[in-house]
Parts: sequence; structure tokens; C-alpha cells
Amino acid sequence: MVGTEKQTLTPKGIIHEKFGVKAIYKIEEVHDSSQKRPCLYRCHLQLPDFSVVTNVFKNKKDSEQSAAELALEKLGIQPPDDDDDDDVTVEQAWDDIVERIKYIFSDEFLSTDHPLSSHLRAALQKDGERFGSVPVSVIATFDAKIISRCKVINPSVDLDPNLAMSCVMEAAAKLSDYIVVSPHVASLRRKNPYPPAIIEALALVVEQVTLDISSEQYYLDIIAEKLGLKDGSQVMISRTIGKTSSGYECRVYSAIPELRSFDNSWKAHGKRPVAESSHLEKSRNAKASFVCGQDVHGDAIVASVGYQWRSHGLEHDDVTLKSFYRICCGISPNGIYKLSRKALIAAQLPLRFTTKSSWRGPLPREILCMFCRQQELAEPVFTISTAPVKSMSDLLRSYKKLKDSESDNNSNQYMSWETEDSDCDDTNNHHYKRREKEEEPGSGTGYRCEVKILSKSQDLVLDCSPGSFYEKENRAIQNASLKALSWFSSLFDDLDADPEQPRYTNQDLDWFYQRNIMIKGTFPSSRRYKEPTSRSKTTGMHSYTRDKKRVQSIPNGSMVSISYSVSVDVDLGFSKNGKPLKELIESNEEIEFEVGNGSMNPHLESVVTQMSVGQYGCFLTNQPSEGLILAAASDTARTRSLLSEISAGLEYHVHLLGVKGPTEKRMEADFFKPTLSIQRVEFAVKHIKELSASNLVDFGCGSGSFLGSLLDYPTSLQTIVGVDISQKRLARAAKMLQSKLNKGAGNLKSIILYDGSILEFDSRLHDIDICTCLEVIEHMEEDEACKFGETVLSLFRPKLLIVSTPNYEYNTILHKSARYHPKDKSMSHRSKFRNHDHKFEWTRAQFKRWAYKLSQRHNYRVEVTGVGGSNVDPGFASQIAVFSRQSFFEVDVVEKVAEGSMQSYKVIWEWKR
Ligand SMILES: C[S@@+](CC[C@H](N)C(=O)[O-])C[C@H]1O[C@@H](n2cnc3c(N)ncnc32)[C@H](O)[C@@H]1O
Ligand SMILES: [Mg+2]
Repeated sequence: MVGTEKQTLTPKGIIHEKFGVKAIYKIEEVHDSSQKRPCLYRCHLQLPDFSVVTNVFKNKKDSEQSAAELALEKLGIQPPDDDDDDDVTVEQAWDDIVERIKYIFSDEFLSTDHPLSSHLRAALQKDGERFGSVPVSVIATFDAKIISRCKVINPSVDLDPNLAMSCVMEAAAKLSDYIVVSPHVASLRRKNPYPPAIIEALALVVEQVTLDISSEQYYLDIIAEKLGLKDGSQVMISRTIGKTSSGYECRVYSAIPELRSFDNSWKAHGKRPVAESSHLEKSRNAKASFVCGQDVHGDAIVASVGYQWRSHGLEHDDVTLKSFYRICCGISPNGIYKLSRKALIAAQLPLRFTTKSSWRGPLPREILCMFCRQQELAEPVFTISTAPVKSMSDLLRSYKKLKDSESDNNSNQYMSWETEDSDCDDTNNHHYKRREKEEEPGSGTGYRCEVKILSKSQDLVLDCSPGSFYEKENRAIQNASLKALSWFSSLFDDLDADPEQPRYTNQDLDWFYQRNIMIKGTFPSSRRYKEPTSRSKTTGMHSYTRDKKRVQSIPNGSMVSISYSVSVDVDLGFSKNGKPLKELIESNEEIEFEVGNGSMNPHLESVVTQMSVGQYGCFLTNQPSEGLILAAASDTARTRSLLSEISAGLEYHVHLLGVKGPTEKRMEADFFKPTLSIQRVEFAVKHIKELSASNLVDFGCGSGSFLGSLLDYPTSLQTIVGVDISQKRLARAAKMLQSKLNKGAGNLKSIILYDGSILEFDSRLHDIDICTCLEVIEHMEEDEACKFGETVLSLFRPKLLIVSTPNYEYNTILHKSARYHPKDKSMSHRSKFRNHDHKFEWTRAQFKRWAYKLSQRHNYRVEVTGVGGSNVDPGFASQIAVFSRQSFFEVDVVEKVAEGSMQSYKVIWEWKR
């Protein structure tokens, strides 16, 4: 007799028998360039219903076998070499079934991919007596090991499935300590409850249900019915948790927990009792509890339905999965920012606040207030303190200290001592406490802000005291708010994660307080800055891969404008039917952001800052949290199904529309300590003192930063005047000056702000001691700048005129410091200027020519000098011409003009002592 040696099939063989050509193996080569090892292999196996990916192997065959083994495990098929059915005795078979049932009801089985585990998870979603009960028929049908052992016990099980079920019931009866057998309903359930954490994790399933409220039935009864409850009287209703896209309010509906007596004894030892864990009690629904801030047990329905005070009829609106996820998103500070910028995937809550003009979206303080309201916390309390800054030398010394403290605090040096025209200190009408002023009157100021978040019952939730100083009070407040927000954000960010304690009830505050006191230096470091971990892809456009060395051509501080789209994309080779699958989830025609402050999705920012204007880019990344994608996607059902694909990632397309270089002030602040504007103030003060000037006019005074600084220096000045054509800036100047004067600054008699063009003459400003025109002329056309020169020296005729403007030749140095490439062909001539608003920038020779010719025509003497750098090549960063009136013609001209008496300027604000 020829020996019939038993041929055991390999895992791959079994897969082939079952699926034939529908099983697609794909081998991926894994290179590790850092180590000179040969290539490794990973196998992706795609089956009609699911796919698996292996670890890496030295050879392709092993990776394929491993993939097949993984797939068999998922299918619940025992690998053939595991054991040999022929050798199993009946007794052993019973033992195996008992062991297997025990394993099926273990904690770890719930997280396996075995098809039975889905039945178990579904059973744990049931309420009441059915909670955790799994039909015996399911166990007898879907577990290969149980089937094979049942066959050993009784070979006829193939013909009569009832036999297998009896086997399972009988085996389960031997586990009476562990399993409850319900013979009348033929189901099994575990005796001891699952740990609450496991149950909570299971509660994260969010599905869409349809409530038919068209009938005459009471809507709460309909909701009760969906929740498996008797009627509306058993339904608990949450507070409003958010709105649908059309603005209707949503609430969470769930079962009223069993009425328990009020046992307050736990408060003494500070720990809330864990609910008596009978399997009959509904498990805590973590997601619903997170969303509405109340303990929700069992299933919950988010719905927008009910009677509003505005109308008599029942109002209702569809709550889509998208609106649900958007509500979840809006609970976190980062989400509030994302939603308000209409860029869920792209926008990020910035890590720092630089200037109001470059900030996009609601300001940090507004977001913080919104967040506190939403979380039922008290309004944030800001405490502002000032630091003494006495003289230039002290300022320089303290700068160094500040820099150290800034770096301790993981923040950016730009934040300190920066001036910015467009910033205004709109710090009114909020909860501010002012500390004793530590500085001497008349000295400069630096602001520091601390923010405290308290619960409604005034318990401290967060104490955020960043150590940084800012020149502007508003900037200190915004940055402190941002720090508090970033901290809350790190608690809330992942929509699908379960924050341990998402809200702060009195009971939670103790531990919350201890964990959350945030002081200087203990701020959690950000996880945001990662290079794109792209699955690289070439598309004929610019494509980016992980290996490519990153060369940032757009410097930090620039304002970048892009259009982009993001799609969920399933790799061609892995999609079912081999068809490419893609779903657009977010797109934006134009969105602007500041580079380097963390306000843009790091992948997009990293790619965009390597591009030039007009260029397109395409890249792929892994997916962020599913909740975020679903909140952005319009077809949530389809997007969800794509996301379940193993090779799903995000495909970004981006077009760089424009770049505005980093602001002049930021670039200069990076380079000059003290800043050029402070150096200009010092320069002017020196001349005021030399001349013992009693009045001064600042032409193009903007938001009054120069005039405001003059209040900090003791001089002979009695009257100062500002002229500008921007009413908005003049209003800011007035507000700032008033606030400084209220604090007792300066020794002046009067201040006037005029709205008017400095190209026009106004006889009230004739024959002034000193006129200044700092960084203004380059904001006009060149011919206007020349006209201004003529008007001032021929009509206003001040004793001294100081005009400053950037030195174009110095830009190469500034741009180099900002990693800016002026040779970039995509940059226009204008973009090589320091500021996008500059109409021209002169070289030293151009400026000198203008100044000398002008002075000669009007009988002034001129000295051309500057601040920042020195007289040697390429000269001063900010070039300055000082025109002094020669006394020769003086008398005639003064009289001539006084007769003309033209008043073309309008008084905007006036102050008199
Ligand atoms: C860069 S800002 C300089 C502000 C201020 N001098 C300083 O150094 O901080 C230029 C200012 O010039 C003003 N300006 C431009 N053309 C003007 C004109 N024809 N008359 C008056 N002001 C003008 C603008 O409104 C703007 O406030
Ligand atoms: Mg300028």
C-alpha cells in the first residue's frame, strides 16, 4: 500500500484554496539607509473584505507566509501546524472547547480581529439583560477551533449544527464561575464585568440614526424607543452642546441612570465611587459624556429637536455625522480656531502671537474667553505687571536677561521689545488686575501677563504665568492667553481620544489643580513640528519625499497665501476592484498664514516654504485623527469607508499664491538690539537736547510710536504734534498717548494729532523747532517723496528736519539673516524691499543726491548719516538726513508764509495739561 502521507497546507496554501486570485500579495521593499543592511521586505495581503500588513522579513517568502498567517488569524482559521486534529482525543477536545470559550470571553479577545470579537463588542452595546450576551449559535459557527473540536466529539456536527451548539453549552456549563449560560435563549455571557476602561473604549462608535418625528407621537417617546427605553419619562436631556450647520441647537438624549440615593460620603476621601458594576447596569458612554460634560450611560442620541421659546411647533434639523464631529472639534481650543478659520485640516492654533496685523482668525484672548464659557468656567483673570527699563544701557542688559528667560520658556525672541505700528492695546472691558508698578515714573515699560482660570465656584483650574516680557500690554495678554489655550488644547486635541477628565466639576478640581499649575518652564512641549512623513509620490508637479533635504526658501515671519485641497486617498494597488479611491475632504481658495508661528498644518507649511510663488505641490501624508477628517468631510459615510482601508492616507495639493516678506520690524528686530526704531528715537532725542527744542512735529506719525517714546525721555519739549493720513492709525495713536498720559508719563504742555497729507502745507506748523519724518517717504511714490521735501523746506521751514528711510544696500544682510533668497527669480524687484508696502528704497548714493539737491535749493545744511551698522560698506541700515536751516534768508521766508495762513489739516485729538 502506498503511503498516503498527509499533506498539510501552508497558510498561503489555505488562503489560495479559499480565495484564489482574489488574494493579492504585494511586497514592499524596506530600506534602512542609516544602516548598511540588505533590503528587508514587508508584505501587504489584500483579500476581498480586508487586508493585512506584516512586519519586516529578510526574505519575501517569509513575509508572504506571515501575511497569510495574519489573514487566517483574522478569519478565525487555525493555522495547520498548530495542532493535528487526528491526534486529539475526545477528552482533550472537551478541554480545548472549555479553554477556547474562556479565551473568547477574556479581556484581550475583545481587541483581536477575530470575527467573533465584533459579536462580543456588539453584545456589550446592548442594554439590560441582554448586555454582554452572545448567541451560542454564533460561537458554534464562527470559531474554527471550536468547530474542529466539536467534530472530534461528534463527527456529525457538519450535518446538524444543533450538535455543535449543544457541545458549546455543555462545555460552557463547566465554567460556572466564569460564564453564565442562559439555556432558554441559548446565549453565553461573562459573569464578571469587563473593566470599565474596556467598556468605555467600546462606546466610541458613532452611528447615524433616523428619528421619524413626522407622526403625532411625542418626540421624546420616539427618542426613548430608539434608546430601548419605555417612554420619554426615562430620557435624560443634556444642556445644549452645539449647533447644526443651519444653527439649530443640539442636545444629548440618553437613559436616566437608575435613581441612586445621594451618597456623599465619597467626597470626604475625594474619589467618586465607581458605579456598582453589575453587568445589568449600562456602561458609561465616554464619548457622549465628553461631549455634553455630564455622565452618560449606555446609548445616547444627539439630536436637534424640541420646542423653542420662539415658536409653538416642533423644531428640528438633521444632525449629520459631520455636524456631530464638528461639535466635538469645537470643544477644544484648537478646534475653535480651526472651525473659525474654516480650515479643519489645515489651520492650527498658533504657538505664539507676534503682531495683530499678521494674526489670522479670532484673537487668543477671544478664543480663551469662548472656551471658558463653553466649559462653564469663570471668565479668565489676567494680571499685568510691568518691569523697569531705565536707560539704554539698562535696556541692553535686560535684553540679554529677557532673552535667557525667553529661551527657558520655549518662546521666541521676537516677542520681546518689538514695536509694531499696527498693534493697538485694546485691553479694556475685561477682567484685568494691575499689579503695583515696579518701574520708576518716566522710564520705559515691559509688560508681563499672567492668566488664571477658575471654575464657577472660584477654584483654581489653571495658573499660567509665562515669564516673557512684551513691549505692548496687548501682546503680553494675547501670548498669555495663547499659552493657556495651548495647554488646554493638549488635553483636548484628539477627538477620538478619551480625555480622562474633560470637564471640571468641583470634585475633579483637586487632582486637576495639582496636575495643572503651569509655571514658567513647565509648559508641555509641542508635538507639532514634524517633517511630512510622506508616502512619496511623483505627479509631474513638485513632489516631496521624506529623504529630500529641506531648504526653507520662505523665511519665518512671512505672510504666505495659498490655495489647497486635501483628499482621502487609497493607494491604487490596494483598493477594492483596483480602482483608485479618492474623496475630497477640504479645500480653500485662499488662506493666509504667518510662517513659523505654528498656525498652519506642519506638512503644508513645510512644503509651501520650499516652493516659489506660482508653483504647485502635491504630497501624501498619513491621516490625522478620524474625527477631524469626518468633521471636515461632506460625505462622511463614504469617507469613513475609505478610512477603513489599510492604505488610506491624505493627499494634499497646494498652490503658492503669494508671499509677503517678513515685516520690516521683525527682520530688523532679529538683527538690531536695540531695534532700529529705538535707535531712531535716541538719535532724535539727542538733537532735541542739542537744540533745546520746545516744539516738534512728527510727519507721518502712524500709530504714534515715536511720539509715545518721547514721553519717556526728559527733554525741553513743550508741544508735540503728529500728522498722518491714516485715521485708523491716528486713533490708535490717540488711545496709546492718552493711556500713557493717564499713567503720568511726560512733562509736556500739549499734544495735537492732525489728519492730513504731509504733501500739503498747514500754516499752524510753520517755523517749528524740529520736524521728523521717520520711515515715511518710502511709503509714497518717488515723485511724492520729492514733493514732500520741497513742501517742508520751502513752506514749513523747520529749524531742523530729520528724515529717515531704509538703505537698500543693507537688505542683503537683513535678508541673509532671515534665510531669504533675494536671487530667487520668482521674487519681483518690490519683494526685495524690506516691506511690501514700500514704493521704493534708495541706495546711499540716491538718498545723498536727493538730500544734497534739496538742501541746496532751500538754503539748508545737510548731514547724511544713519543708525544700525556704520558708515563703512554697505552703510547704515536706516539712513538719516539731518537738514538744518541756515539763518541767511530766515526772516523773509518766515513772514511770507505766516501771511498765507492755510489750515488744511483737521484736528483729530488734542491734549492740554
Ligand atoms: C511706516 S509708517 C511710519 C510711522 C512712524 N513714523 C514710525 O516711524 O513709527 C508710514 C506712515 O506714513 C503715513 N503716510 C504715508 N503717506 C502719507 C502722507 N502723504 N501724508 C501723511 N502721512 C502719510 C502712513 O499713513 C503711515 O502711517
Ligand atoms: Mg517703511
